Amino acid sequence: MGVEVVVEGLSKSFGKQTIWQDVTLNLPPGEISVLLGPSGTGKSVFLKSLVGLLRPERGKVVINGVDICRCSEHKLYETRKLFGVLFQDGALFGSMDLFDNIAFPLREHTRKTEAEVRRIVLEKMEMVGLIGAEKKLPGEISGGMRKRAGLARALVLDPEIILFDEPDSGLDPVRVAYLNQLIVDLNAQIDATFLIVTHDIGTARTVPDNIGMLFRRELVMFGPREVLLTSTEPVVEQFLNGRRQGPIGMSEEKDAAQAAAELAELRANGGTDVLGGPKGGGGTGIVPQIQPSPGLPVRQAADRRKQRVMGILHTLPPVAREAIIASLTDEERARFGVYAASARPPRGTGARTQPMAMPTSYDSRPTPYPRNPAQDVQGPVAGPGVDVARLPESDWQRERGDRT
Ligand SMILES: Nc1ncnc2c1ncn2[C@@H]1O[C@H](COP(=O)(O)OP(=O)(O)OP(=O)(O)O)[C@@H](O)[C@H]1O
Repeated sequence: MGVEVVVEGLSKSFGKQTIWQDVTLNLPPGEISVLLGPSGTGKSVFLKSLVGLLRPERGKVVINGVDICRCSEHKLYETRKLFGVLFQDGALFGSMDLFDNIAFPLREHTRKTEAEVRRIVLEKMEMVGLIGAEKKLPGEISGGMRKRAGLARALVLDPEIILFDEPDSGLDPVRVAYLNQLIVDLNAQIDATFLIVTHDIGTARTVPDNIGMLFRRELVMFGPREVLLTSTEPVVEQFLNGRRQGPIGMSEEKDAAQAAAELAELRANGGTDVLGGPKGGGGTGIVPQIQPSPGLPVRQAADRRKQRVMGILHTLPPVAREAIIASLTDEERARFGVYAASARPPRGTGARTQPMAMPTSYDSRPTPYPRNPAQDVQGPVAGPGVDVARLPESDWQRERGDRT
């Protein structure tokens, strides 16, 4: 199983330029997480900080008990071996064929025999559908094949954490769909922890278990996918819908009054923007998550995630809670003792007679942006191994009778 990555209070600057500050999140072991954010908000800097290529000034990145921001070079070197990284362009050596490119980390970092190297390289090439292309040079193949070759190379040292920097960049929508299926299939096969940086909303809506977003030098939110996909936070809605109207401007951010006026006009027009052009098919709301291809094992992370998310359900906004409960089978609802607002416990299942109390109505006003951090719901069940969704929009308070 992949390892957990714990990020606490992380801040990174270059000279006087603060890239982001006080970023706190957990990448749960084996789960797939996506990090969104407008261009220039420091997503690549974040990936480089996780793998120890950049050292943030404040905060921690803890992996297997090692804080890689403060550890010795030797510990950092050892911890880096847990990572596989798929860089945007695949980062292949142009003069080497695909076999040698993929074999490179094995020859550099292990003492494996050439026979072992060959076995491993061919196994990984098969996993990404590149068998037969061993002798091709990177310049002779398509962008999609280069990505898959980069992925095979990221896999050869059997990483426990894989970072993907815009895996969809430069690919057509069909190739993105194939790559997304490949990512889910790999996760089912190796159960490593995945973090994907992407601008592709279709990817963000269908691939991950968790989604986070960077904006204005902070992490706007991070948590189960249902939270961000149902969020009414203006910056999140604008991003998911690929709209011009909202806090995100041409270069980075807009004047708050202008953003508010645009949003008011948008709402007055029924909330649609005919000129919107979301990359990868945008929109809010929850769509089904991509499942592993037939014949592959079920994702072990999916079951672990279910347990984890049910443990923090009471900290989530009502819309996200409803969506999570609606995604459960009757059996799972009985097991967890929860029912959607409209559902009743199935008769004769022996289900608990005291279902989790669900508020029947709530105030769905979006929080003005920038948000007031005091409004965040910090999960009352926070603790080791328990993720906490940061929820800018929730006015919801736990009610008497809610289970913890
Ligand atoms: N080594 C560096 N030295 C100085 N500034 C840097 C360095 N690396 C990144 N930056 C700055 O950090 C900011 C964030 O860059 P980054 O590439 O992480 O953004 P991003 O969110 O990944 O953008 P995009 O979505 O366009 O790829 C940019 O202003 C960039 O110029």
